[in-house]
Amino acid sequence: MRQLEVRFDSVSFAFGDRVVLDGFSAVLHPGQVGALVGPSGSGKSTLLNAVSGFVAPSAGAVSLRRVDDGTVTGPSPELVAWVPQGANCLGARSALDNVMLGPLGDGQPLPAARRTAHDALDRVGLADRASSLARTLSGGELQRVSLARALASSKPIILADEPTSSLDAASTEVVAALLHSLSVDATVVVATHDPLLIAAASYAVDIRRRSRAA
Ligand SMILES: Nc1ncnc2c1ncn2[C@@H]1O[C@H](COP(=O)(O)OP(=O)(O)OP(=O)(O)O)[C@@H](O)[C@H]1O
Repeated sequence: MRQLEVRFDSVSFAFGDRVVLDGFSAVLHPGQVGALVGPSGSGKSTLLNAVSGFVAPSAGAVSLRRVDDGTVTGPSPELVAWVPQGANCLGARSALDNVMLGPLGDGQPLPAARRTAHDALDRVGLADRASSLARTLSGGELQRVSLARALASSKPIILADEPTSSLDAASTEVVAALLHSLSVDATVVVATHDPLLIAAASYAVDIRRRSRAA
């Protein structure tokens, strides 16, 4: 698996007459869980979107550097798996179906996608709930389904936006441990306010409120 280092070099983002993250620089490391930390509206989700290539900086650059050979590329949704806020599962489909969306989206044929999804559910401790409808799972279990989907999609970058916002301390610990296990093969980045998740991260990047009128 290619390991990618994510670099923000003096990035700024202009939204109308507002500039967010004015000249922000940081490096996010493969093999670790990085936490983007900052107050509401400081730009955490904007940075995740920029890593996916969904939003481009108005100044500065976002780049991905392969650790093995130093090749540098730009952001791309092809390289990223998302763990969205609130898990975002299809309630009327099984846990397995929800996880299969990851490998199917990557172009795996159905039988292979099913095997990959089973393995991922096993890894997050939900093998016995594979056929349960997502709407019957708890918030913590749904978040684990969402993590399994990211795991099953085998992307080198995993982005999680507030993955523990609705979870209790015990479920947060489970999610933090799973994020660390995912980081063995990926660059894992979480945007979070959660002190427990920040404490469990390998490192934290503090995004102070640095916006100005354009
Ligand atoms: N597409 C957009 N159009 C206009 N403004 C935007 C857009 N995306 C982000 N912003 C603005 O940029 C700022 C940063 O937003 P962002 O969602 O990145 O913050 P955040 O740190 O993730 O906040 P929260 O913790 O509340 O989720 C906000 O003021 C937001 O309104």
